[in-house]
Amino acid sequence: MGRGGRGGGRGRFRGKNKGRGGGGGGRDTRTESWNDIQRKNELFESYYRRGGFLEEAEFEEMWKTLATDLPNSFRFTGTKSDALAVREIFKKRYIPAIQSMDFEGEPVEPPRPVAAFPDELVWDMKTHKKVIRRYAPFAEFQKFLVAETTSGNISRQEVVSMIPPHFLDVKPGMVVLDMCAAPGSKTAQLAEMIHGDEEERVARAARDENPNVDGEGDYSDDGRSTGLLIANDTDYKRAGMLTHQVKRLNFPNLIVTNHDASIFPSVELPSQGGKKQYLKYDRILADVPCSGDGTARKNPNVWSKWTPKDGLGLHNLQLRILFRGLQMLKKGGRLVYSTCSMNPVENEAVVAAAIEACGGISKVQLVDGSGHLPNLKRKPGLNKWKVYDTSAVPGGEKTAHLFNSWDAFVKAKQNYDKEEPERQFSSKISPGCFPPIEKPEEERIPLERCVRVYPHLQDTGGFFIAILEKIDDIKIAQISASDNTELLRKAMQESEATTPAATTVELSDATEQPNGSTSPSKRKLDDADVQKPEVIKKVKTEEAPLEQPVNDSDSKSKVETPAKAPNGAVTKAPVDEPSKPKGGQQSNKEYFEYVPADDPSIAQILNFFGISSRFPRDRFMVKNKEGLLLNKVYYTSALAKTIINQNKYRGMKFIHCGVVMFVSHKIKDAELMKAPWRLQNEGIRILEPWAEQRIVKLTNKNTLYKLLIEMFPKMPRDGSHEIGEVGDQLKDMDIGCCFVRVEQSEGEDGFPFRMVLPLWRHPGSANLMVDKDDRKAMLLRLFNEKDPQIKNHVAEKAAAAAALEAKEAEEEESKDPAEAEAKATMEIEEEGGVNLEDAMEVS
Ligand SMILES: C[S@@+](CC[C@H](N)C(=O)[O-])C[C@H]1O[C@@H](n2cnc3c(N)ncnc32)[C@H](O)[C@@H]1O
Repeated sequence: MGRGGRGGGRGRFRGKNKGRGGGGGGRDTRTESWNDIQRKNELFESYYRRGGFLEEAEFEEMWKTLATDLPNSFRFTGTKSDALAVREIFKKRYIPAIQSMDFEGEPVEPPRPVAAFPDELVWDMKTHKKVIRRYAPFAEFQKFLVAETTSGNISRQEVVSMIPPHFLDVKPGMVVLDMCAAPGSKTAQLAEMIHGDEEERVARAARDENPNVDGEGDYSDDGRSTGLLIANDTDYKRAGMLTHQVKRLNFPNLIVTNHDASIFPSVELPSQGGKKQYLKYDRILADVPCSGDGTARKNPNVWSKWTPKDGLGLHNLQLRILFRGLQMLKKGGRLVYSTCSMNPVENEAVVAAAIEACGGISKVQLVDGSGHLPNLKRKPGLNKWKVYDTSAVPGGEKTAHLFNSWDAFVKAKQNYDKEEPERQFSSKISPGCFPPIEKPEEERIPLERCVRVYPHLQDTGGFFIAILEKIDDIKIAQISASDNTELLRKAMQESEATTPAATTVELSDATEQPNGSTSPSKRKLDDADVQKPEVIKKVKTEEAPLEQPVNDSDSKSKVETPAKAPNGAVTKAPVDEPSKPKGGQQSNKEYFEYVPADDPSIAQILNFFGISSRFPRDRFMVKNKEGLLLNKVYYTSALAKTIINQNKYRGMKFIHCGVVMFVSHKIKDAELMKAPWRLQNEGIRILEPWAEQRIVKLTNKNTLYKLLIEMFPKMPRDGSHEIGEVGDQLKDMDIGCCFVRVEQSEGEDGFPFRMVLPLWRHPGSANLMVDKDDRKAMLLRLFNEKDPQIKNHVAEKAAAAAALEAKEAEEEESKDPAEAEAKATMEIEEEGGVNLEDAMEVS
């Protein structure tokens, strides 16, 4: 289902599930079958048919495609080598299997790579998601998709939604802002781009080799990306979804914030020479809330609810977000503006109004994006379009109008005010909704450089993308900030004094329907150029949603933007008020406290693993007010730390930052251990290149199988074990955590990519600290094990002990259950030396 504006999604068409999934993905919660949805909406059709967007024959093709189901799509994610390896497994194992299937007597069309994207990393498939989920022959493929999505190797994302990050041209080391980021599918793409080949670079730096082989970025931080990604969303709940999504990326340079993007606070940096400094961005993505009419292939509400007011109502918010983004961009920086709407009022009109508000093309220019994704089929942006509105007399039916220009609208309004004063038009129409007034070529905004992706071009949803480059600083004084109503009043006064009324053609006759039938519709055309009658019946349309002001009264941070829109239009937007954190005014629900660089506990942990002194000690963070090492220790990049520390008391609402690096390991005799902290899957790859101790090399596939299929395989100090070379290396190792290194190797028995896994050496066993879902995903990926039964004899013993205890408790009612539980725990620990907490759950 599509992302909607109400409630903060992309546009106002929303089902119960609010806009999950980038590009409008989301769980389908409709009760009626999608096939039963009437894919018809005359207002919708008449606008796109009459608006002159496509030649007639092509429009028919586009419209036909729009009424068909959207193919499923997904992309392989992560570092390129991992993604390519998982893609190979998918190609070898599942494509031939699907090719040999049939569904309801018809052969199944297998997934195919989407030609617009490089390296066959993006795939789509016509077979409906529901069929794949429910029909047994697809079960194995479905299992693979679910397992790899959970592991983060696959992102199920709509094809068009994957385009904008490719147009942003992000390089490792850049500072990037994703202004409207939830649920985060594009954030994930951007994060991957900022990471680049970071692991390889860091490995080179750790070996004292030059990390900079491509010369593309700033790798002065020992090969690490010095870049930063701030992902923001105004809706608190959706910012939570975003956090959930991006946590899996294990990216220490990522901060999630919760602000209204149109007044996104200026992020303060430490002063230089007594002068305050603010963060400017190399790249900004403004993937703004929109009407979402490009999502009609999967969103029934587009068909049932589309009205021209959707786009008109969002234009202003979109413009304010874009304008704020351009303000925060570095000179020479690039901003991509995108929507999943085909409506020029939300697209070219916003782009043109923002460029004009910034002072024209000498300040901000549109970039020709034809070099990006050269195989993407696209259409140029529009230089001319019409603005569509419906008006109504209270209690009467709606009448559709097409306006060519602001002047035509003002004149028409003037006429109606005289003849039919009770007729109401949208209060949202502003000069910025119309094509820019014609200018000499050297001042003209080349809107044709924008990119339109229509559904029929490559069997996708509809999408709009514009790349803007900031040429020069924007002077705030250049922005007019008058009120829209005032603007309209003035225009009408001027027009009354100087010009005759606009040509108004009233069509009260029956108009021809596409199928040749007639409709008793009455339509008024207020174009300055008289047009052919529009094919439209009187349509009983729903009102635009209740409009809520979008503001951010909580933010006390310095904001450079004026309170009103750059074009002076009203500052309300038809989106729900964002959900707020419950319980108080505190900006951050979380604490972000950095641990001093000389903290003795950190030193003890790092010494235990033999971490090089070149690894930074001052970037560890905890999430409690007191700054204590209680349960989890996080790691962030240097710039993320600077930003958090400089801005956390300035009213900035930080929701997430940091990768979990260590988790405290609670066992009875923890104080006897050298480091009672576990390494975490999340952070292990950041630390591992710098480790000199507690490294175990795994070279045999059977060893990995054994460690995955069995939790706590026995490893007595003086006895035999069944975990091969790993057991041999663990024999003389102290109790505690270690790194298991698996190098990539060729051949049937090789490993498709490099892995580093945390393992805990217990007194009598060894256990990979990998949770059950990840174990299952690895068993499926590496061993094609479809339904692995993971053995956990410790948990089995614990369950048996609990059952026995329950039985005894029943028999002896007087027995204290807490005491019994403690006894059972101790028995197990004494026997296997294993903590029950590990046996049950590994985070
Ligand atoms: C089209 S969705 C973004 C999709 C996202 N970029 C992705 O790829 O997953 C638009 C988002 O804008 C958010 N939003 C709406 N109004 C906003 C505002 N004023 N400031 C920031 N975010 C806003 C919505 O909550 C919604 O999550």
